[in-house]
Amino acid sequence: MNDMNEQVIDVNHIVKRVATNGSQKPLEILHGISLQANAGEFLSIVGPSGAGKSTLLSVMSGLSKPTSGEVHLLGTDPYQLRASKAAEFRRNQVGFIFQNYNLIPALPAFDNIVLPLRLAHKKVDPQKVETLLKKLNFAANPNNFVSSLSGGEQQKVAIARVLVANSRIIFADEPTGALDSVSRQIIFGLLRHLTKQGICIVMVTHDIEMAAATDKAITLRDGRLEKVLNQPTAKALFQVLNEEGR
Ligand SMILES: Nc1ncnc2c1ncn2[C@@H]1O[C@H](COP(=O)(O)OP(=O)(O)OP(=O)(O)O)[C@@H](O)[C@H]1O
Repeated sequence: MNDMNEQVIDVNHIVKRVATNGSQKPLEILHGISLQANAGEFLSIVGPSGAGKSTLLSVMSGLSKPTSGEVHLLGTDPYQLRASKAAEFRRNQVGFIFQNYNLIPALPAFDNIVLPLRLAHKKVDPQKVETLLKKLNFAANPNNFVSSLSGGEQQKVAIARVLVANSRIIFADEPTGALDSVSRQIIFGLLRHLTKQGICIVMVTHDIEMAAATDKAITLRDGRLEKVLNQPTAKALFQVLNEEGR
């Protein structure tokens, strides 16, 4: 059992600038963001389109190096690791539910789901995968190539892959974006179940009702952290998101 008071994410003063075509000056997308999260916490990141949510998620999950500032996941700075160690760290400790992230189109859904287990030389239990896919209401054949699946089914493959991998932190970018409301509820329930086992989840979402069911909502605006709402309500979130011009 994980210690629920253990801090598993520590992000300090993150600044992210990107080079842009045609302009000498890099564009600053994140202007100094700090946040922390503990084992078992379910965080949501919300905010208007273009506020920097996906960029923040990439930086804090170890996929995109910040221009300045520090990221620690489970006490490790992923940007200090050599490439092979970084890949191993991601595979063993961190799960990603990003749209189209690293699904291999020319492999069957099943093989995609168990790939991280195979790479880590862990045991693959086909029964467990089948049960999980049933729970997820996965309608297609798991032997079908990912490239032949609908967007929603591909999203379920990405979710199943994370759910079988036993990651300690899960980063999810609009994990239910392409899904119907029944699937949304099922997936939220599965993610919530993981947090009860001590897994920390950070989810970017536009779905205010879903954000309201997380433990902590972080609102971003124009690359800045605007508010941290503990035990957020939909009403409080709407209020923050509808306040403009600051
Ligand atoms: N590599 C890049 N080069 C130039 N601009 C970028 C780059 N990445 C992001 N941006 C810009 O930075 C801003 C923040 O983007 P980001 O995708 O993080 O926002 P978001 O809050 O996730 O938006 P959405 O809700 O629409 O997905 C946007 O204006 C985007 O166009």
